[in-house]
Amino acid sequence: MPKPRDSAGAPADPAARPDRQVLLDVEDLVVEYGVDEPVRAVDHVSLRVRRGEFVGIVGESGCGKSTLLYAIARLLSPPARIVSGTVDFNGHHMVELTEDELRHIRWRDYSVVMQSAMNALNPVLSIGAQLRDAIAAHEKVSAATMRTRAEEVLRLVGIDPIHLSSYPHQLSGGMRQRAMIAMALVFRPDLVIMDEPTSALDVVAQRSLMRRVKQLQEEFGFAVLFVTHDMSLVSHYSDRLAIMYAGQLVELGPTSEVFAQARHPYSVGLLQAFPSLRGPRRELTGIPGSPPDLRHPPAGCRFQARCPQVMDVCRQEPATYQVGRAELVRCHLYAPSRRTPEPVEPR
Ligand SMILES: Nc1ncnc2c1ncn2[C@@H]1O[C@H](COP(=O)(O)OP(=O)(O)OP(=O)(O)O)[C@@H](O)[C@H]1O
Repeated sequence: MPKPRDSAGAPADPAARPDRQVLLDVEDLVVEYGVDEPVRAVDHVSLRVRRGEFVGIVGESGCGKSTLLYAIARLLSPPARIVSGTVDFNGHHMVELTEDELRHIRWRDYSVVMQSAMNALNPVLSIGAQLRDAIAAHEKVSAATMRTRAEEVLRLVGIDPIHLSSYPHQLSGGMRQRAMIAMALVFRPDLVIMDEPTSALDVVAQRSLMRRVKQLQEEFGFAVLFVTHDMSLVSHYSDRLAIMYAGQLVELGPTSEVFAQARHPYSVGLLQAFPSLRGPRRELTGIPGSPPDLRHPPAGCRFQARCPQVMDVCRQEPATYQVGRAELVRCHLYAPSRRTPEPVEPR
């Protein structure tokens, strides 16, 4: 398994961060699509992100990762709706904010980088015009100041300001994603939400973009909430890792801990399905079967039909447990009555 490392090559040390102030507090969030036989895409998810923290969210396609991000950012549109739960971002009760109130804080306090910049950028406006529009929506500044700000922010992401006059189709895929990130950083927000921002890029462009994001994050101190399918990316860049299965969080903990000792049988399977760049060669195994239909999830543990360690008790809903340094593991294997004590780690 790849060993979690930060951009400088040193092992990430998530344990150094719990003292930081909570920036985003998602509590018991439920999101559904539709009303008759609704798809419950996010099912009682609770998650905290601290200031300056990089939190990765992984899980199979359709497990609710994007829905969770978009619910937090209040970018869902019908038939999706937040059924219950709260999202506290920097003192704002996100679920209750009006569109007008959201406009004030979106881009300025938090921003969102989507999967495909080609869909998010306006194809008929130059990059400079789009940056100017974003700035003008929040601040009254002179044209000269606006130009300087736009140049600065493009330089930050490694794009020559000459491209202020370029249109999205004139840039490479990597440059377009960088331009989106530039836009997301114009106001130095506290939180940048990213939905697979590098999935359309080749591996070299992916790495170089992620390295830059991490450097900027360390320089400006914003937090990142990041969805990806790429376990190697999260192993390199995230401080904590949330693993979702069928709309629920099944494991949450420091990335180093999850990679070193995944607890939930689904997390174990997910990690075994990815090749390790540094560790010894080993056979890759997938997870047989497929996730349940979120219209009719099974009673009890949602992973029971695919779980190699399934027990009778799995027909009942598992509680969540704190195990070692993992904050949350949703699995009967870790019920105190079943658990063998973990060795105490030396401090
Ligand atoms: N507009 C919609 N109407 C009904 N169901 C939807 C809609 N959009 C998403 N869903 C369902 O919600 C669930 C979660 O979808 P979501 O896109 O959040 O998953 P994901 O984990 O981000 O997947 P991926 O990794 O493929 O992007 C899926 O079962 C999906 O089929």
